[in-house]
Formats: sequence, structure tokens, C-alpha cells
Amino acid sequence: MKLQDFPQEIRGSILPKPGGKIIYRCLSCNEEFGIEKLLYTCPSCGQVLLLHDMEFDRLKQRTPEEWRKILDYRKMSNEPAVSGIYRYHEFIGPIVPLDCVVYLGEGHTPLVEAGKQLQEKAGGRFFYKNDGQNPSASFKDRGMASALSYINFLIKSGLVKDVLAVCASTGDTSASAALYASYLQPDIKSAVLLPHGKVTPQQLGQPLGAGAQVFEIPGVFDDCMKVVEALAENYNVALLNSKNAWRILGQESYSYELAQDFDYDMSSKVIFVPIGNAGNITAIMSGFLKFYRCGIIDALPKVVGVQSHHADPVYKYYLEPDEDKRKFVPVTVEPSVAQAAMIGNPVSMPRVISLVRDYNEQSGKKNVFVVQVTEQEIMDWQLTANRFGHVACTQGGECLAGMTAALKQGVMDSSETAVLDSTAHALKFSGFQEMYFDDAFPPEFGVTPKPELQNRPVLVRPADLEKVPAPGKPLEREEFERFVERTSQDIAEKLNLSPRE
Ligand SMILES: N[C@@H](CCOP(=O)(O)O)C(=O)O
Repeated sequence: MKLQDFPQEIRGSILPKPGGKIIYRCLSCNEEFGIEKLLYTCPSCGQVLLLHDMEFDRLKQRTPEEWRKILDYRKMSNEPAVSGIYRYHEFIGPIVPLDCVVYLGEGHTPLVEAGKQLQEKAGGRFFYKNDGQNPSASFKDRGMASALSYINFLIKSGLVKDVLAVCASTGDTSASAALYASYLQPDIKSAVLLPHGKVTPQQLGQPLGAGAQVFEIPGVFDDCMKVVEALAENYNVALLNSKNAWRILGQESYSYELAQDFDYDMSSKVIFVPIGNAGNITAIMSGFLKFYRCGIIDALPKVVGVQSHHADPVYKYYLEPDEDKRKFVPVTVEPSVAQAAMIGNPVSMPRVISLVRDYNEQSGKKNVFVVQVTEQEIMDWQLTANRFGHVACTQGGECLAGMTAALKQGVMDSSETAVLDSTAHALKFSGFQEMYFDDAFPPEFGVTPKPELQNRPVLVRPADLEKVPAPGKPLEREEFERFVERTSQDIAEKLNLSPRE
């Protein structure tokens, strides 16, 4: 819709102008720092940071009705800068001018309700939010659009130049970082660090294709992360992991979209999210809290983090009911099909601890939970979901397994509606499906295929045919007719088809 066609009272708010006052705040010592320089940890005490808008309360000058109207009307604008995560500009990056916004088609991913049969099998009503339908096929693009828009702003303001962006990754962050950096070249180049052999071939191909420098190193993600932290500490590079608080702001868009998808009614909703480096659960809680503080939603949904028993440090932390006795202990991860979340020492853990406290306090009750699932359950539920019309990745399977666990434990009840985060596209993780179908999982995964979920192609090659077509070698007419007749007969037999009357 053209700007002049929006209702008069809304027109001036469709394209937001820069505003607010954003600062970094340390989660431990509360010290505040300006944003002219990229910071990842507190220069005073070394703790992680979050970004705060010192003028956030100005957003409360608009009534909740006005906000909903503005956000809903923005949906109709074709202006690229407000077509993605910056539809929520005032909540994500209010200081970023619209001409610095990098939009590659991220955000506004489909929310798909599971069919009746699948809901019955799983025991509750649920939707998948398909974040694999982002440009680099994962939710990381939300955070990357925010981080790179901000860096673009710094470049355009002459505050930084010739940026080398670096990240450690289990595969999705690197794909996303490389994609967004390549869009902004020559001002930004990227280098990504991957744990050798622990990233799927599809994910490895993504940064290579985008022209990033790809380094594979021994160990697991946690080891790569330490190297990237050392690089960011000692060299002039821009760290693009979610330790970078701009990533968190962008990923808050997930919550804003859900609020909008449900017409701002978040009561009786349960949001399931896998926990890996813990940036996403941080962003989800933070996003809902901001909308709640402005009255845009009038209920905070329940948030349930899900972890595999092969990478469960956050689950273990919350097993201790007494808050004062809780102590965070990183774990050594074991192979996981939810490979994107195979992380034993999440960098956002201090943010999680602080936000869970805040979220529960604002909710007036315990409203954040963490459940644990097995590798077997993750695979079985991923394949089951996809048998019923979804494109869930293994992390999406982890969420559905988490929902069934939450129903059993009474964390969720049958009157509630769940939203499951399929964080990436199923195709990135098709190797795990192949292993399941071929019963080829190495024993350390602990996955035994259920025959009813396995599937394999069947080669049809009638034995009595002398010749069959081959690429570049078509058959003569009669031979070809014979080939079609015999092959269709064989398929009909295998499918048990009855001939037409
Ligand atoms: N699953 C992540 C791990 C890094 O997470 P980040 O959100 O801190 O960048 C990946 O895809 O690499």
C-alpha cells in the first residue's frame, strides 16, 4: 500500500524515525557503556551485556491499541526496511535509520497449525513456527539482520570501516553471518570457525558459497567459541555470535511476530524453544516482556526451553528448586541429532538467569520451565511431524518431544496451545533422517529406528527388459513402449493397484 493511502492518523507512524537512547548494560555490575563501539563483554568485569533503551518509557505514550494498529498497518507497507524484523523498529533498533536497515527477506515466517491426527498423537494443540523459511534457512537471520544493520549504520556514520566479522558455529550462525556479510561487501568480510566434522554438509556449503573464509578446528562448538572470543578480545574483528547483544534484539522479533500472529492474545500459549547457546530463549523472554510492559499483550505466555540429554546444562541448572543453591556447571556434550543445540557452556547463561527471574516476577508465577528429552524422542517426533505435513528440523523434533514431555509432567495442560520453534529447515539436517532410515546411527547417539517411521526408495528395473533408458541414450519407440508398460505393471503390482474397469 502506498503511504498516502494509509489512514491519516497512522500515516506518520508507518515509517519510523530514529529515536531512543540505546546503551550496553552489564548484567553483573550494572555498569553502562555507549554503543559507538562494538562491545561484547563488560570492560569492567567481563560479564555479558544486554542493550537497553534508556528512553523505553516513551513507547508507553502510545496506547496499546495505537501500537497494534501501527504494527498491523505496517504489514501492508511494501517499504523493504519495515518488511522484515524492523517492522518492530522502536523495540529492536530505534536508533538505526531506515536507510541502514539490511533486509534480505528475514522474519514473518509461517505459523502452521498441526493437523488433527498429529495433534491427537502428540496429545495437545500446537503450531509450528517455521523459522527454517528465513533466507539462510534458520532463525539466526533475525539476529544477523539486526547486528549487520547496526554495523552498517556504524560504517555509514564513519565510525568503523573494513569490518571483518567472525563467529563460531554449529552451522546455522555461520551460514547466516556469511550471507549477511556478503551482502554488505566490500565494507564487510566474514570468517567462520566450525567444529571439524560437526556441521552438516549443507551447512558447510552455505558459508563457502557466500565466499566466507571457513576454518574447521578440532573439538566441539564450545571450543570454537573460546577461539572466537580470543580473536574478539585481541584483534580488531566484529563478533557475530549471540554474545553480541545486537543479535538478541533482532531475535526478539520472534516474540513480536507471534504476538501479532495470535492477534496479541498470548493467554494460554506455551512457547517451546530449544536451548543451545541460549541466545534465542533470552530474546524470546525479552521480546515478550517489552510488549507486555507497553500493554501490547496483556498476558505473558509460558516459555519452555528444551534440551537433549546429550547437551543439557540449563536443564541441570534448573533441577535445583532453591534459587540460592543453583550453580551453573558446563557439561561435556555428547553427539546430538539436535546438532545446532549441541552446546555445553551457553554464552547467554547469565542473561537466561536474569531474564527468567524477571519473567517469572512479571508473570506473578513460575512461567519459564526447562524440560529434557532423549535423542530417540527427538528423531521419532521429528519424523512423525514431517509424516504429517511439516518441514521440522531436528530442533523442531526436539520441541515436539519437549511438548509431549511437558504434557506428561503437567508443565503444559490440554487447555493450552503450544508454539514449537522449528529453528532451521529440515533439509539442513537430512543426514540424520538418512541415518535413521538406513539404521546407521553410530551407537553414541543411542537412536534405534522404529520400522514404521523408516522409508527407503525402491528401484524398479523389470528383469525381463533387455534395454532401459539411460541419460543421453533414449530407447527406440518400440523398446520404450515396452519399458513403460513393464515398469508401470511392476509399480502397480507393488502398490497393489486394481486395473481400470
Ligand atoms: N546453534 C548456533 C550456535 C551459535 O549460536 P549463537 O546464536 O550464539 O550464534 C549455530 O548455529 O552456530
